[in-house]
Amino acid sequence: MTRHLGLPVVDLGRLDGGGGSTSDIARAIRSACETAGFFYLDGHGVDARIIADAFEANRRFHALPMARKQAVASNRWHRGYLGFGDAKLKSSARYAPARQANRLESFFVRHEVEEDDPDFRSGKPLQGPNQWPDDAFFKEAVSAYDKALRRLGMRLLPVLSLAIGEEAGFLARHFAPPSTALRLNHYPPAEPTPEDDVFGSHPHTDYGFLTLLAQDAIGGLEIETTDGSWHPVPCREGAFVVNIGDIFARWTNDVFNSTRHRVVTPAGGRDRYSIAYFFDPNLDTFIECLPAFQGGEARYQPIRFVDYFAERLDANYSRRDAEPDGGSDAS
Ligand SMILES: O=C(O)CCC(=O)C(=O)O
Ligand SMILES: [Fe+2]
Repeated sequence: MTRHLGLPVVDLGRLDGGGGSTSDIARAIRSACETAGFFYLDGHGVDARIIADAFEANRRFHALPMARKQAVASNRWHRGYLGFGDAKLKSSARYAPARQANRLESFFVRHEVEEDDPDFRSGKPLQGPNQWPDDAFFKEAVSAYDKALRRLGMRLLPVLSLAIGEEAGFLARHFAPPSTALRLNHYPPAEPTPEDDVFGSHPHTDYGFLTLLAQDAIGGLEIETTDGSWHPVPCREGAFVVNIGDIFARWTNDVFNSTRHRVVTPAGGRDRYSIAYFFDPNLDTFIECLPAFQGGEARYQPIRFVDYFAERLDANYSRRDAEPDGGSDAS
């Protein structure tokens, strides 16, 4: 029997005349990141209507006939539809490869890159156009969600800067602009007699900086504690589940935990929907162990975010057509 951990709750609303100071909130975030690596975010200011519409768009898209979804199949900039079986964890430095593909389908929207952008013209990885299904409501709802979550990510930067012991403006220079990925996930119900090693999403850590997750009430997300046991992260009404990814952990010399998590396939014949928003640094930024965390020595070499990211995508994921894909934890 898994036990619900009772993750810390951080209330950003306390900053808006709610009697909290930025440094109180930074302390709470630091403590959460040094332990669970996950917390619930309340008082985030994202309108409930925007979240509900994005879930409606998620359901509507995944209910389309497969041919219409395949018409916007993930392009080489990792934007678009990733079908069942397209995201199989191939290998990982830290964990055994998965034997079965993840039982989910997703739609990815990343930061907008116009076709006249010099990055696009020069063929830089991940810098290309989004694709949209032929549905005006979908584009409007998903764009509104993307914009709101990007704003929230930017709003968190001063408090996260304080949480890593830097001045409030420190992180902003690494996010000018950020790279982002919005992933609409659909997990179909479990088979009556599932095979071994089948998950909605296999145990993984997220690649990037910060993940902000909205989930429905079905449940299935679980996180691993240091003793190797798994614990559910139930839906908390109105809150985002926030976790830090590998690049944030790397910045802190692994003082902050990028915690392994997974999604078990939904029981009871029900479908599960979630929306993950991966909020990551600018592709050109250098990630190098922060002085405050160097202690003995830095565990990782400095790396340009785009190089790190492209390497993670290429090393860890395969698609049926052998092109690297957006992967379960790709952000
Ligand atoms: O759907 C979820 O609850 C989690 C998804 C996830 O871990 C991911 O997309 O990286
Ligand atoms: Fe994840």
